[in-house]
Amino acid sequence: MYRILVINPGSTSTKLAIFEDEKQVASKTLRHTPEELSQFKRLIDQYEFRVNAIEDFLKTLGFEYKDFNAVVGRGGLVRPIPSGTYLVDELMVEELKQAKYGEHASNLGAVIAFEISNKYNIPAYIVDPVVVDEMEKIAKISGHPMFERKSIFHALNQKAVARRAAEELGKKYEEINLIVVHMGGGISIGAHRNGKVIDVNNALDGDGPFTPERSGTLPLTQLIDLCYSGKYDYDFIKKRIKGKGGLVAYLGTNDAMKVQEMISNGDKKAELVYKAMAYQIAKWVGKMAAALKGEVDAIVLTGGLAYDENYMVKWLKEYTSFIAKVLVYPGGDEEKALAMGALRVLRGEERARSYKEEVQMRG
Ligand SMILES: Nc1ncnc2c1ncn2[C@@H]1O[C@H](COP(=O)(O)OP(=O)(O)O)[C@@H](O)[C@H]1O
Ligand SMILES: CCCC(=O)OP(=O)(O)O
Repeated sequence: MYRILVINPGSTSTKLAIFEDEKQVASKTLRHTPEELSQFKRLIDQYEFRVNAIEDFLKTLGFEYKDFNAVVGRGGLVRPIPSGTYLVDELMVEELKQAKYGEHASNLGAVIAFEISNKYNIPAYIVDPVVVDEMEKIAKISGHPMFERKSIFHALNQKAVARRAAEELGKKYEEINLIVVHMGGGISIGAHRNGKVIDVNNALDGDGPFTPERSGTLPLTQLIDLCYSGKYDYDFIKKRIKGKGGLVAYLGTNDAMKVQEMISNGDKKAELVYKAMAYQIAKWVGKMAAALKGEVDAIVLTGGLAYDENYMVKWLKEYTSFIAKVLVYPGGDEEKALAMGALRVLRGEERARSYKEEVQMRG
């Protein structure tokens, strides 16, 4: 039996799980408020805060790090790489610590896993990091050659639930077309054509709908004027786009459950803003339907917001079910996908990819 520790840091949560082979024997989701996280200037400053959460979780269950055969973390903003399980190495950790390719909570997955791996001599992996890139060339064209659209999204969960949907439809993932909508702290809408994500919004970079804590696409000239107004510095503006945008900016919370409560209590502004989020998500589903030339087997709703049947799921069905049937997988399969990626390697069913080799090969 292989025992695996799963570490999944998200922008609004830390999700932890323990697997014994295929079986999840324990799990915990810690939710983080914007106030709690705003004490940390840089993402890497959250290291101890997130490690303490892991150690409390293990202590409560009577486990120690040495009881595990592997540790697997959610993979963050490394260089664009193909889908798969990667052994965490020094190059990857150095790049993540320096935030060379950007800052996101998922960067901490590999950094924490590597530290545990070194101390306790167990392998550390990441699976399908947020930079998995299968985008078609045409989708990368932005509108000006100085800019390129990038594939940064919830690759791990998008791939995992897409396979689950294929199974439910009685087909292979490689045979069907899906639009997967992951709705967490960030939101990504991916067009999956025959097993590849050929187009997706950049969930981190002002590209897409607004989210619980991000602005999504903003009116460009207004943004430029604000940047040059002399009133705000770089960090302030960046924070309006990621961290203090979206629901946080309009309603003061990143917690959709609180927003639902506000709506039930008759708060009309909360209803308008939350519905506008659904409206923007639905319009992105429409874009991806066009990318798939209307050949869509199903739309899949997933992530934390997909638990909200009363508002979000209901509204999205109203706006998009003319395109294809809508399947709903609340939360998602991230922890399981991470554990299974590590398990396949531990069992020798798959070889872990080397990040260093991948980087050398791609130049
Ligand atoms: N049961 C639920 N009902 C409605 N919204 C939920 C529920 N659980 C989580 N959410 C919302 O989902 C969002 C977080 O999604 P999640 O995928 O867990 O986040 P992260 O991106 O941090 O991994 C938050 O706005 C949270 O309030
Ligand atoms: C980096 C894209 C993935 C993302 O936005 O994840 P969260 O929803 O956990 O912030």
